[in-house]
Amino acid sequence: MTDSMLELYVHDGLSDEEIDRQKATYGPLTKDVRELIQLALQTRADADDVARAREHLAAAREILGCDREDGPYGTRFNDSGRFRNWGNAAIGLRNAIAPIGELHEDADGRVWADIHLGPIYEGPAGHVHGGVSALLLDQILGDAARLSGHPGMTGTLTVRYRKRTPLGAVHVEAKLDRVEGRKAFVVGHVADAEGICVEAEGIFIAPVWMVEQRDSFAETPRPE
Ligand SMILES: CCCCCCCCCCCC(=O)SCCNC(=O)CCNC(=O)[C@H](O)C(C)(C)COP(=O)(O)OP(=O)(O)OC[C@H]1O[C@@H](n2cnc3c(N)ncnc32)[C@H](O)[C@@H]1OP(=O)(O)O
Repeated sequence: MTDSMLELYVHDGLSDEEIDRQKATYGPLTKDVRELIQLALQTRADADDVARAREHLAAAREILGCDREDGPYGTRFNDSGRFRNWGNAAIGLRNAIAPIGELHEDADGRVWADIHLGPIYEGPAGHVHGGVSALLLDQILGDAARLSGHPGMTGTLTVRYRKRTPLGAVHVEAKLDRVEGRKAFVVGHVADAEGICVEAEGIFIAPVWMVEQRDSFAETPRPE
């Protein structure tokens, strides 16, 4: 597994200009697809209109599919240190289901994001699916570990759902608590306007192969 993961950390040598060009090309596509996902849930169009829309979607799939990659996106980086995990399920720029947009880091090491969770993230009626909250926390806590210089894989994520999380605007944040050997302990929460809804503690463990390359992992800026 170690080797297969490292194989997906690829130096692809793209210029910064090419990365910017790809962001400008594929970012808006992801946004369109995200809106489509919500429309598939919410449209009241009748059967004829749905059939007509599906013909357009089939045409789009044909255009987009004629030149494509296979398999996961992995993590790609270039000489200037920009790295992209654009397939990441929580934050990937090219992943239409990824709920996290911009990630922020404060001088004190707090990592946070303000997110809008629309109806496609529903679990209990009108409220955020518990697994989606865990997804957000896994990502933000992992980023807090990494950005504090202690990157690791999630060993344990303990999640406590204190009250229901309404769909809509949520705030997610995390901070490194302490480090013991290869283990980084991180705490964080999901909050709505009224306060904390979900709190979590994560233990992020640096596998031996990651420790050996720690400098390159820890020095990477936040993904884009
Ligand atoms: C470019 C930037 C990229 C950044 C890097 C990527 C960050 C990704 C962040 C995204 C978050 C994810 O979704 S990650 C995906 C979900 N997670 C995974 O798939 C992880 C799968 N599990 C594993 O790969 C492994 O079990 C590890 C790496 C977690 C641990 O394996 P290991 O390294 O062999 O651990 P081992 O030697 O046995 O134990 C080391 C110490 O940790 C403790 N320990 C072992 N397992 C656990 C555990 N699950 N929970 C708590 N503690 C544990 C042991 O007691 C020991 O403590 P002591 O005796 O030393 O006290």
